[in-house]
Amino acid sequence: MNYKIAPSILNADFWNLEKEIKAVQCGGADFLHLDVIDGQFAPSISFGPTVIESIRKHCHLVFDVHLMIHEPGKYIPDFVNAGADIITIHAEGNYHLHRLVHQIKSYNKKAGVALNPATPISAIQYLINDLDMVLVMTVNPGFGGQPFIPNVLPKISELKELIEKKNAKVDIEVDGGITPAEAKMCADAGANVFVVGSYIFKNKAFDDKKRAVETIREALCAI
Ligand SMILES: O=C(CO)[C@H](O)[C@H](O)COP(=O)(O)O
Repeated sequence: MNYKIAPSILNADFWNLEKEIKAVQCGGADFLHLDVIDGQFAPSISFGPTVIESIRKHCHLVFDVHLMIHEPGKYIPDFVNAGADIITIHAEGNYHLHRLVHQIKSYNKKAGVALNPATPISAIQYLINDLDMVLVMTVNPGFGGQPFIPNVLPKISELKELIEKKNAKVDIEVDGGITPAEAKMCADAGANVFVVGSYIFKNKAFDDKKRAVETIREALCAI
């Protein structure tokens, strides 16, 4: 299985962002996960397209932009111009999900839909063949460093079944509270993309963030 590791910079040291991102690149990260939060859709404020554009000039990773914002459709062109490769919007927003997914695809970008822990798979049942990725939230959105919610695991297996049944080509990304142990559990359930924040960026066990990424890869390689 071709597993992808997506470090989330939400809990990185922004003073040392260049060093932090270079370390995860060296550790073999595949994606850079960029959490955009507006204080309305989810209860914190992170960063926007100008920060992403600055990083884009220096980083070759796939930019995986997770929009936890009100009215994401207004800002999709800004994130496209900032250098996003994948844009994920939430299923729970008050908008036409199908329309926005196709808006993202109209820019030749990959489109993802995220599901909060309490949102069922049925929310994307009739959209699955239009998607490139489904992001299964394993914490409630808004903050890094929250504990993994194990009750979400059956949802990953259910999603995998739906993808196979509909003959769709869709990545299953998990996000929230991921350490090597949770990455393994999620991979066993069917996930193939792993967002990892605090385990990499707020972990006293690792002086070198590169090594933290490697330990996630080692856990996945042992499956
Ligand atoms: O989407 C998010 C929060 O809304 C973060 O990506 C997620 O929580 C990752 O951080 P951690 O690994 O620390 O849980």
